[in-house]
Amino acid sequence: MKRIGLLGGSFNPAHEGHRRISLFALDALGLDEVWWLVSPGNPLKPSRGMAPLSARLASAGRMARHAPIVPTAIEATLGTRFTADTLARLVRRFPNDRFVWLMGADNLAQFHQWKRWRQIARTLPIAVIARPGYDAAARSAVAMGWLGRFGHSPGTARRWTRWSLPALVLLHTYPDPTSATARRAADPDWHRRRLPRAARDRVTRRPVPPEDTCLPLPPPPAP
Ligand SMILES: Nc1ncnc2c1ncn2[C@@H]1O[C@H](COP(=O)(O)OP(=O)(O)OP(=O)(O)O)[C@@H](O)[C@H]1O
Ligand SMILES: O=C(O)c1ccc[n+]([C@@H]2O[C@H](COP(=O)([O-])O)[C@@H](O)[C@H]2O)c1
Repeated sequence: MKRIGLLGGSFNPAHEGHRRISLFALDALGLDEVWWLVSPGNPLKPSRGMAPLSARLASAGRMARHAPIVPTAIEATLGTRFTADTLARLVRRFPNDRFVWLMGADNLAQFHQWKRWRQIARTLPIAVIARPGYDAAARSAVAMGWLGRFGHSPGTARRWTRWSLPALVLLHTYPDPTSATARRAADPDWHRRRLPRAARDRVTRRPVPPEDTCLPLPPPPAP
């Protein structure tokens, strides 16, 4: 059984904040791996300004180097966009592994707008990681009116596989102010820049998603 953290995101582009919170979650939750689910398109975000999936996945690949972080385009492979649908498929495909959903405090603030968000919380534990500027909004989030009842203390976070669902833990680490919005403001053409040759070959000569950066999906278990 593997203990796997799932960090869904636009990764437009991937940045040090993603890496840092993933490394922190690996330790705080005792994970074997963190999978980055690079979204084909966040249902709540406009597609305008969104770099192609191949460029975002390539940026994730670079940012995840030499760490137990697996960048994936699993939602493009599965044909899902809503997290509830993705998770239902993932837990069926990987019955021997255990998953925990990771997200920054900004996502918790709007979690009640996600499709079947209570169902998500009934599918796997949720670990929210503090983010500068969003922690008050996260604590007073609409979703917390319900989810807050199922809170666990950070000191018990490594025992998440034994929690009954729903389960929520709010984790604090050294605050990281990095954001993709700031990255795009500083470098709007980041996805048009020439990549080092090896990375360019990986992302441009293959259909999206590039097979070698996309987590292979095993066949579904026999009924
Ligand atoms: N610096 C950070 N601290 C804590 N969580 C973060 C940080 N950066 C990103 N995250 C979390 O990582 C996940 C994916 O984030 P995303 O790819 O949207 O990056 P972003 O920096 O929030 O992007 P944007 O600025 O375009 O909204 C989300 O759950 C988000 O809350
Ligand atoms: O399922 C939904 O309704 C839903 C609505 C908004 C965001 N999400 C997911 O939230 C994750 C974070 O998205 P983002 O763009 O804030 O990085 C990503 O996996 C999205 O697919 C999911």
